[in-house]
Amino acid sequence: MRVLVVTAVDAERDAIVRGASATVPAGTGDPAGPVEFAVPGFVLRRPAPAPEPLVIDALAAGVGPAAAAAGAATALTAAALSGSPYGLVVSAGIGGGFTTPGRSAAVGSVVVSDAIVAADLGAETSAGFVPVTDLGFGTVEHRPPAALVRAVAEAAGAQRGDVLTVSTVTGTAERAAALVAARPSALAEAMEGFGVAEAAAAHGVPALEIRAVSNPVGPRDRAAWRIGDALEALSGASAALREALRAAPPESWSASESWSTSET
Ligand SMILES: O=C(O)c1cccc(C(=O)CC[C@H]2O[C@@H](n3cnc4c(=O)[nH]cnc43)[C@H](O)[C@@H]2O)c1
Repeated sequence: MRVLVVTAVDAERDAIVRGASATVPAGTGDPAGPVEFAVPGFVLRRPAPAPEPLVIDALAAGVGPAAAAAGAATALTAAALSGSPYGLVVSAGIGGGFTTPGRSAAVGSVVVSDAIVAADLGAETSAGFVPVTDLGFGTVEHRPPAALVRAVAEAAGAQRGDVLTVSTVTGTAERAAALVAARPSALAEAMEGFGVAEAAAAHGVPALEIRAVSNPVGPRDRAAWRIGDALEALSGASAALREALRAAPPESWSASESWSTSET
């Protein structure tokens, strides 16, 4: 299977490549290390190509849902036209972790998406926020295959929960509370997952999101960021993704739990 991992920035892509390279069976990887190849507008990096059916390509597409969608769609289209389509797309990077009454995503921990949710795609009305689906448009949620989510979360020692995509980083306790009130199963927040998932859905390919928590979601506090710790955790999650995909290939993502999009 071919897997496309889309990150926002180079440091996240490099963490993905490091982790995936670490699990290539000894002596089978290309000693020259990762290879790069171009698609229009973007460059993909393939960790230590090895003679196994699992190929992972990593792409740093930029910050935000639009850049993420553009990068993912370009890579997906190029692969499809070349006759070697991707079978899974993963949005991966650092993110904010929610603290909810039930549980929280601590800095340095990893969250795997039960759902990839567009949290602010809609209209503000006098009665509050209305999602685009209530206005009769599109979708605000994509659901990865449940068996895949379980396998990756278990391999990565990660929590499962909903990952919200926002266009504006949350900066107050009030906004964080409002997001959790609207989506109690939210565990992490980032800016790219829904864009990647929309591109994947357009190609009929399942999508997954993996976030390594760099900061708590809430009042803005740059001093509280732990980007190095989060990138380290992201690299570990990348190794776990490769192991999980070896142990749980697409055939094991049972039909009853197949990926879907849903309108809420
Ligand atoms: O300036 C700030 O206060 C601030 C706080 C958190 C994140 C940022 C960013 O500009 C990072 C955007 C980048 O990183 C991901 N990310 C990391 N933490 C969060 C978060 O708490 N909420 C949303 N996105 C986050 C995001 O996916 C982007 O790629 C600035």
